[in-house]
Amino acid sequence: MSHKSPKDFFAPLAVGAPAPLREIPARPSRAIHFFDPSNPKMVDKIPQMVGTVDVLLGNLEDAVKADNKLAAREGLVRIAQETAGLGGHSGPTQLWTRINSLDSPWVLDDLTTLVPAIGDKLDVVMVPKVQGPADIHYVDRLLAQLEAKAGLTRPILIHAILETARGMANVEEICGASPRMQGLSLGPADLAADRKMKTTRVGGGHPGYLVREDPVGGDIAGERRTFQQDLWHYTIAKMVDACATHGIYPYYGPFGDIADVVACEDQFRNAFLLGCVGAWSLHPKQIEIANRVFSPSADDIRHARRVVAAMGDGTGAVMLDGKMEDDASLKQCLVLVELADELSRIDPTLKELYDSIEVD
Ligand SMILES: CC(C)(COP(=O)(O)OP(=O)(O)OC[C@H]1O[C@@H](n2cnc3c(N)ncnc32)[C@H](O)[C@@H]1OP(=O)(O)O)[C@@H](O)C(=O)NCCC(=O)NCCSC(=O)C[C@H](O)C(=O)O
Ligand SMILES: [Mg+2]
Repeated sequence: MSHKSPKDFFAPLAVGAPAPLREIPARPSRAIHFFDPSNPKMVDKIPQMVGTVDVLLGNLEDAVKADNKLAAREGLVRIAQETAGLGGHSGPTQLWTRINSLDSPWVLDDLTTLVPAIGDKLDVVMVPKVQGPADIHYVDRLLAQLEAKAGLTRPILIHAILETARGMANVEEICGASPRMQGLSLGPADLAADRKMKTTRVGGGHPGYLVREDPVGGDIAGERRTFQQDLWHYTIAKMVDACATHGIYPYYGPFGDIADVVACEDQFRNAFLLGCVGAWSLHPKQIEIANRVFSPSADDIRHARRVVAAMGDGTGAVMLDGKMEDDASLKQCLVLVELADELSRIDPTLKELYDSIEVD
């Protein structure tokens, strides 16, 4: 049973806080690029990345050394204040942060520092290791209090990382815990540890997770092909369903084998095909992969537009290239066409590509 009536859901949680959004804006976020705001070499590259990546995320949690937590937080404030075109709910590149986990000694200072200083720039706060709706309720109320105090006019959204077994069990409630909920990411490394999976990687597959073809002629010692399976299929599909149910956005998380750009692309594409809208980028070279994979190809859009044209008023069934198309395949095509429209609004190269497509 919800602790609120539906009517209360869209009332601000603190006097003077901005009204919650009724719909989460569909802003392209193909790559959420992580950087450590305490790392001078990474910080140097941030201004030139604006406009080339949909989201820049100042990471304060794991991968930032304990001794650098304060420097990271202060570095993020500086970057947000000094970088043109970054954040502010309308710039070409969104500004997100990943705060420290809710049981850490740093998280309260993360939020009480960032919201007054750069709350007008911060689009989304990513919350790690979310266990259930109570974690979201806590951040929701605290953000409302801080937004009211800072006089913000637009609510900061919340993104939860699914990286505990309990978080997975509560995924539906997490998605519906607040109108601030923007989306979910898979956190495969922490989730694997929490589930006691026997892997040692940050995302991606494993050669031991396979199926083997049946013996030919009953000869179990004979040559038998094996097929590597996707360790994350169930988890991503469950996340996608929960997000779609609640009108928020699912993302694949990190792919830690930076050198293996081929497997990274495969993992991102699986997530794209299953319904995710983006993935994390840990290294500059992963941005291009995510931008490409999470943008529909020209062939996809050509086909989708042909189906839209052939379906006329959208009802009934038609044959196109020997295949049956109907209301349901039309709806799939519209997902792609709408995504192409959204991307065209922020990416001139894609706009040119999609505008150049001729439909016979
Ligand atoms: C992975 C890295 C440690 C690799 O760094 P490095 O060895 O320095 O790589 P390169 O020498 O190839 O770097 C070339 C130059 O690019 C700069 N660089 C590297 N990464 C970034 C970046 N993310 N943003 C901006 N610039 C970057 C280097 O400084 C080099 O600069 P220069 O020397 O001037 O040419 C490193 O990429 C890294 O730390 N990445 C981020 C890692 C991270 O954020 N991890 C946390 C997210 S994953 C996670 O938390 C798990 C998840 O929660 C789960 O549970 O699954
Ligand atoms: Mg993690």
